[in-house]
Amino acid sequence: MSANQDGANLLEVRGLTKVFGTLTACDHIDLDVAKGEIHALLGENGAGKSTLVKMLFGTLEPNSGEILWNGQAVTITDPGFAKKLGIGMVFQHFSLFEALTAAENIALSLEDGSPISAIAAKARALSYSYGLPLDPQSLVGDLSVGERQRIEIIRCLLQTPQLIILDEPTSVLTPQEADKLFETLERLRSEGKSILYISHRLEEVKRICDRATVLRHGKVVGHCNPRAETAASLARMMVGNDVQAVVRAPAEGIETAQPLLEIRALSRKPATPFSIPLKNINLTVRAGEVIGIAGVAGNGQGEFFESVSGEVPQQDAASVRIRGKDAGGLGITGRRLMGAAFVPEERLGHGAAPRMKLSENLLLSRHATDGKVFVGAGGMVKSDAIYAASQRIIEAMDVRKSAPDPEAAALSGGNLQKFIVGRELDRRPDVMVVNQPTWGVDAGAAAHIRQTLIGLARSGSAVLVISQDLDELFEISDAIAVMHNGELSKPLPIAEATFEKIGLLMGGAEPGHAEHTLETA
Ligand SMILES: Nc1ncnc2c1ncn2[C@@H]1O[C@H](COP(=O)(O)OP(=O)(O)OP(=O)(O)O)[C@@H](O)[C@H]1O
Repeated sequence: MSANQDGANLLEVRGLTKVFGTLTACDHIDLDVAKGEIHALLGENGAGKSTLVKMLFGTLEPNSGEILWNGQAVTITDPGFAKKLGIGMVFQHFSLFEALTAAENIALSLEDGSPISAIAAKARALSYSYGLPLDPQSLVGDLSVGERQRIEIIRCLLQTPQLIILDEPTSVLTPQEADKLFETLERLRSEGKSILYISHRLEEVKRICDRATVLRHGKVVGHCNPRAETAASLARMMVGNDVQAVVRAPAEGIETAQPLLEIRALSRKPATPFSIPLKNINLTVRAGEVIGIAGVAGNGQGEFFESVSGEVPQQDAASVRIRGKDAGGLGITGRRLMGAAFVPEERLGHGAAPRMKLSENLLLSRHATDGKVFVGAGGMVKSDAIYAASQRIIEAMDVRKSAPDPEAAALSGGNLQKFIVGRELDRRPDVMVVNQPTWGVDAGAAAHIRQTLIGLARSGSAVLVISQDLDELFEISDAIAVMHNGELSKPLPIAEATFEKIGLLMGGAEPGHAEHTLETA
């Protein structure tokens, strides 16, 4: 079925503008979304994509401009009004209660007074009809990230929207879950619904989107048919110049290099009913190398990061060794003092305090390890040194911001990630452990972060990267291990690793079985 069958526009945006202080985040934006099309909204981190869709969903008030819905001017005052119009939004960060069932979570947002059994029946029927099967009685805490997203999507579809806004929906999905989502989106399009789709994954934009509007620095800089473009030409349109390819210089002499991070028989009982036990994990990361950890989300990667970083210390001190010394009993600061750096997956909360300025966040994370640089005699904080260091990081990582030293919450998602990664890289750590290094980061910045991680390793550090992005792992790793159900496979040297082998291990095949299945396939 073709998109935009009758050529009518469902949504027209004219001159929409949003100013934060001195920054014009959206600058006279014009946008048309036709009925029955999947329309991509592309742009670098901080280009203004989230700000624009927040105005369309009524969570931000525009300073000026006009929104037309089915040709009629509307003022979208709040999300309730947006939903009544027929605008639904699936957020990147889920807002579900873990201790409630899928149906209870849906009921909370519907507020239509229907009995829970009726809501559950409707949700089940809808989920099956759209090929996103969901058990409404399941407890959210027991579900994978992909299944949680299904609840968000079904919750949105139950309100029969005409326009569905998706903000980076696949960043948390496995390739198989993403395929399912694409089928659902194509089905919605064939029913005449419109989709506004934000993603930094340009290959998927090419695959499913009919048109794209490209933003740069808050302005519309172009429109295109993504299918007629290449990922590189789309990236060029977004960034304004070519994105450098990542180069992985050969890692020489690693076999004999010093082990800087050693994990020995690391096991952990589940801390909550929803967490995954870790089972006898062994891994060595040597000076000079990048080891990647692949895995379907929710297979223990979060628990592994907590244990390696010291967010949750172990009883067995020898289960984590940093630069040849036992570190298992230490917390995160103790391990940082031994020369390690950690970047958690969750940016706000764990990675940065949202209401604190970037320089304050820097002091918070580094006062213990860089006390002499940042804190003077008598405990006096050296504000100038902190400010200078935060500006150095901002410059090195090209963090785009609306004020010289803004609060973390005022940065776009990708720019905050760039700052957090940069803050740890700036210490030149001997051991760097990073969970989802480029989550929500645009193509140009992702290439920069990946190249910097390789550079850090080649300068003599040990780098461990946990990522759901297999392309990323293949681009930067010297060997890839797979986490499945709390167990870690032996790292496969990159020369021997293939997508198929890693994919089979991610699905739970025994390492030997994965080889066998491939040979006999
Ligand atoms: N509440 C706020 N206060 C001040 N500035 C803000 C606020 N929200 C966003 N900004 C600024 O507006 C600009 C646009 O941010 P926005 O979140 O819309 O970008 P984006 O294109 O969605 O980026 P990303 O791809 O990183 O999510 C950024 O420079 C950001 O720092």
